[in-house]
Amino acid sequence: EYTLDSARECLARQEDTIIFGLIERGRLPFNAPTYNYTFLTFLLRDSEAIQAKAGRYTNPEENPFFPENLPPSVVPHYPFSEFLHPAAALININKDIWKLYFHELLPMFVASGDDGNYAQTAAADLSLLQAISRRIHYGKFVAEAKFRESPQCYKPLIRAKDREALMKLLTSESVEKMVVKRVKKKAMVFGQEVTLDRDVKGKKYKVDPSVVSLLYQKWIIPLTKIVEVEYLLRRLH
Ligand SMILES: O=C(O)C(=O)C[C@]1(C(=O)O)C=C[C@@H](O)C=C1
Repeated sequence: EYTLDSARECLARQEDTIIFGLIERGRLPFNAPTYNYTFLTFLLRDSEAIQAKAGRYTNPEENPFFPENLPPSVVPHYPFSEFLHPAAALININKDIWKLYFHELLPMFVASGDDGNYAQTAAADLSLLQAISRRIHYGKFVAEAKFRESPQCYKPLIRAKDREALMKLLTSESVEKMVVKRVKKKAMVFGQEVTLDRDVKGKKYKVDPSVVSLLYQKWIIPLTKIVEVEYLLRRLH
């Protein structure tokens, strides 16, 4: 059901969600009171708890930011694909994603200021964080597809626990370059002002296309690759 091609298509599709998430969060100013630790964690933890009850985390593509004490799902069991090795469930790098998001990413694309919309700000942060997290943890599926395509190449490196060699084997620089170019182009297309006039005035994008390509180049792709390596290291257990 999953192949490397279908996994890559899914990664491309997720770019749309991330770019629109950036546009939505970028509409709002920084809104510093949102980042009072107690307020933010209460809002995000409780939002996740509600979504957990509604079954969000029974889907192996989803990884919570606050996995401790999440309530069980109350919706009917759905037989999600068992494509991944069970050890995939042990991999969750959301703590790193959280830090990166608040300390590095937000200041890069959000204007200073306060308009009082703290709940809307936190909601925009949560859905963007979830989109970024889903993309990065999708590395598990990409890694599994790669492993199934050539187990004979991966097995000896996994047995030797050779992270560096695994990283090298799973890397395709040409694909990475293409992804970075594509997200920049998408940011230009999705972020333009659409009017009924023939010529679109000015060239001001809703999210800076170079912030999007930098986000992918510096964080999203490298973290996806870390998830891939972590997954592969557990693949033979
Ligand atoms: O498409 C792949 O092969 C992936 O592993 C995904 C990805 C990415 O994060 O976009 C990561 C590593 C590769 O070097 C290329 C691209």
